[in-house]
Amino acid sequence: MVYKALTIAGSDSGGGAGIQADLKTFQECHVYGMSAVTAVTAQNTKGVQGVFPSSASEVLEQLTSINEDLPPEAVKTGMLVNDEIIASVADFASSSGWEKLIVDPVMIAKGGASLLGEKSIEALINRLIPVAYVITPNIPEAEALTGREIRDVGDCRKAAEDLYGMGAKHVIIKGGHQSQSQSSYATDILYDGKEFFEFTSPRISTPHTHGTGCTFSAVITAELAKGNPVFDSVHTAKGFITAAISHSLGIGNGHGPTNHWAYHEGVNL
Ligand SMILES: Nc1ncnc2c1ncn2[C@@H]1O[C@H](COP(=O)(O)OP(=O)(O)O)[C@@H](O)[C@H]1O
Ligand SMILES: Cc1ncc(COP(=O)(O)OP(=O)(O)O)c(N)n1
Repeated sequence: MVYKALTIAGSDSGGGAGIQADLKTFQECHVYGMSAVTAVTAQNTKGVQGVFPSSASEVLEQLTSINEDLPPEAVKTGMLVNDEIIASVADFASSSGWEKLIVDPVMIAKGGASLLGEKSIEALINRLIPVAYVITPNIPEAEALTGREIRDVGDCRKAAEDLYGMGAKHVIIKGGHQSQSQSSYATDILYDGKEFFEFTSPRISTPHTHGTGCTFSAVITAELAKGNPVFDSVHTAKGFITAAISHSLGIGNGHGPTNHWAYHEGVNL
């Protein structure tokens, strides 16, 4: 059986995040990758130099072409740019009956560039989160979506309950933005409406974390496409991203990409 996964996201010309990170990750996880491009960005390890959005109808045409011939087992969203694209993707997901929709609510790149209009946070809450099987915000994204300040793991749990209440069936709050002074660990929280689970790794001191969130959620998408349970998929994603950060490639003059080969090629940690 060939499992297929679709990413609906922006293109990162530098290859570290967005569509490029997702497709490299799907490949590493032995899942056939497909893409619908929501925006082209001119981007490298130093930052985002330009954003050129697709129209909502261009995104819809890509989704229609893919779905009628190559229906995916799992779908992830990344940079969705604006309300129109969010609404189109949410409507398409509902009408197609996509069960495994993984929403990575990308808002701001690590360099500070905006990848989603501020007004579009409401559209994420009202349109996309209610149809999400899994949502994977980082801490600033969870704060923006819930209006809650997150200082520690206890606050993460409360935000996860809020996001579950908005309709997401599973909530993962990623801990990459906890400051080194708060913790020497990077702890991600999973909440399924009943129980909390924590996934912890040592916090790696490196500037090369560009695309960590995209890569992490792409592993979860690929593992779910293969039929694995959510807990196991998050466990694999945590191992994958920890290896990818530990063995980052050291390319570019800014925040470099992670190493998508490290986990499956068995680089010693
Ligand atoms: N410095 C780090 N050391 C170890 N793990 C990290 C580090 N930074 C991020 N991670 C992990 O990478 C994944 C993505 O998290 P995060 O960086 O918060 O996402 P985003 O890229 O969306 O901001 C999470 O599993 C997080 O725990
Ligand atoms: C095109 C595009 N999509 C998403 C991001 C953000 O990716 P993320 O994994 O959150 O990594 P950082 O940008 O935070 O390093 C992006 N930069 N570009």
